[in-house]
Amino acid sequence: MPADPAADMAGAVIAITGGTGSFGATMVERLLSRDARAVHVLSRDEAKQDAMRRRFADDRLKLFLGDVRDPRSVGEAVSGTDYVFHAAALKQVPSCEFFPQQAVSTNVLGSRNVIEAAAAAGVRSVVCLSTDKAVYPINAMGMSKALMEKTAQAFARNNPGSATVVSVTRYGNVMYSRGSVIPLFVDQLRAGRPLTITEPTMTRFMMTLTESVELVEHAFVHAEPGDLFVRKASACTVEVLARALAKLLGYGEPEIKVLGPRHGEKLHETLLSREEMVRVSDQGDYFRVPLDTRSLDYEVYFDQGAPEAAVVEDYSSDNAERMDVEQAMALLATIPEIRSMTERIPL
Ligand SMILES: O=c1ccn([C@@H]2O[C@H](COP(=O)(O)OP(=O)(O)O[C@H]3O[C@H](CO)[C@H](O)[C@H](O)[C@H]3O)[C@@H](O)[C@H]2O)c(=O)[nH]1
Repeated sequence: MPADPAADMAGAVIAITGGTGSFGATMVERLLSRDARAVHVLSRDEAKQDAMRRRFADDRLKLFLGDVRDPRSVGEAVSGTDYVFHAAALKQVPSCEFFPQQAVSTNVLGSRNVIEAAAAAGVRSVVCLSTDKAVYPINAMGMSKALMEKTAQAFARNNPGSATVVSVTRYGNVMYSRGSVIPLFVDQLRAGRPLTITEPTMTRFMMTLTESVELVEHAFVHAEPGDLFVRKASACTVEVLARALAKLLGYGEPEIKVLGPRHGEKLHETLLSREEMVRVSDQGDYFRVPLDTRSLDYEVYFDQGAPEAAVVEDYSSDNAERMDVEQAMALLATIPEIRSMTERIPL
């Protein structure tokens, strides 16, 4: 695989499923600026596609209306591409909780469609985007993403001769993503309302959109079949996040209203389980977990086990590097939407 994503994107044709979302739009911009030959975007929303067409006004951007649930539309979008970034997903925890079968259709079966279509089209590399909620999952969104990961890994295990490298990346919370807590807090501050906090001690890994795009590029450059990558990230409590944001935007000490956790929410998230941490390799800003290539040989499985797993800890938002208010302010200040809100933010 190439050592430099920019070099390899030049002249390449790339498909992005779910390509009209925040990740997709950021990735499209990067790919076009790196002289991609074409970028195929597969998504369901024609209005967002139209907005994207106007925004980029670039003939190299090809928009495919369709759904990962529909193998034919996936086949058309990945045909003739070199790389696929699979970002299409149902990712809201509450909606998946109430409609779990919809999460299975998109996140599990849709992912299988993407991987199979990519392999059939001779695509060189498919990177599937997952989430920390897939580790020890307690909600339907996380469970369906865990099965997506298994689907990707099973493809790599069962097709050792395939020309298509399938890998997985896992994110923490992407800051300022649509529908997430930071834009909600901003709205509440502006409206003079109290900040609604579910549980003050709840922690989350915090990543910027740029970091999440870089993680996918890292996977694309370094992946062996079935690899899983995470980016090392800092975590903080929601109370710290709320206080940091209020201070940064000049609101001082905010009024806080505690709501209690929502359906399917964990107190802390885990980016890598202790079973994965046993096998992890440290790649600087990233961790790589190689595919577990053991076969269905129960005797070996039983005899060998993984005794080290008992002494290694999960990589969780509870035991990761924890930001205080000042550190959270510094990270928040790197987000373009927040920077544009006040000139008083230090760069
Ligand atoms: O009014 C609110 C809403 C949320 N929170 C808290 O803020 C944190 C972040 O909440 P978000 O809704 O922003 O994010 P989630 O952790 O629920 O999940 C998000 O991050 C995931 C990755 O872990 C997925 O990307 C998912 O799609 C996305 O919604 C949580 O501890 C949540 O309890 C509050 O305190 N008050």
